[in-house]
Amino acid sequence: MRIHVVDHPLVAHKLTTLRDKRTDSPTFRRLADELVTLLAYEATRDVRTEQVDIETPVTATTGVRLSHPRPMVVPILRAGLGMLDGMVRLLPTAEVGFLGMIRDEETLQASTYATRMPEDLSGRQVYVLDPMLATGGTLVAAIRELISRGADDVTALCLLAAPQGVELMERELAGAPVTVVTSSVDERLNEQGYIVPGLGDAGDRMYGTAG
Ligand SMILES: O=P(O)(O)OC[C@H]1O[C@H](OP(=O)(O)OP(=O)(O)O)[C@H](O)[C@@H]1O
Ligand SMILES: O=c1cc[nH]c(=O)[nH]1
Ligand SMILES: [Mg+2]
Repeated sequence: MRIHVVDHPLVAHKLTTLRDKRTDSPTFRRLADELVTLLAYEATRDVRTEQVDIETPVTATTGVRLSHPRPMVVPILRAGLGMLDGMVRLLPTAEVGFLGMIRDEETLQASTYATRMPEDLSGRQVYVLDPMLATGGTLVAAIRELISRGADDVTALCLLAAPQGVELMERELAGAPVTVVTSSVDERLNEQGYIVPGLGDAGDRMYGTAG
């Protein structure tokens, strides 16, 4: 597994406002959307392309276009849904699948309550969207599911990560074709499994709910 922490002043600026508890839900959603587009620029650095011949108004030349099969984007509901628009803005032809997952607040164990994506992901590049990589239980289970369906290149975009989550991914997905792109690896998890300093509950802050 590879991890790439995007070091850019615009990323740091937007992340700081996301972390601020005074930031309201509409602003949180807009900033998350903008931040994802910046992360997506780095995350798609290895997106597969093929050569194509075209004619400009001046001459014939060659360029590139995205290869087939098209990349797949999979937001993890609920909070990952707030990252979808920012991602498909850069990859408008991507196919979109969905995984609904929830972490038990007591045991911190992740479970899946909805799956809607192709059975066969053979040869597909997949971009998983989840704002928070905390214990790592959610993302490890999600990526195992994608790999079991044949995905051969998985990139997870996370707004924030905790060292424990990164370690779990490295242990459980050792040798797997997986990359994590994030704007920060924070200090630690607290006793409730929240990232510190973090930004709180991403789903609640995005959708203005509690739980
Ligand atoms: O790394 P982990 O310890 O597994 O935690 C991370 C998960 O927790 C949050 O989801 P949550 O269960 O709160 O669901 P929600 O998106 O519906 O709020 C977050 O969006 C991740 O999916
Ligand atoms: O800090 C955290 C950890 C898990 N899920 C969240 O939404 N926030
Ligand atoms: Mg939540």
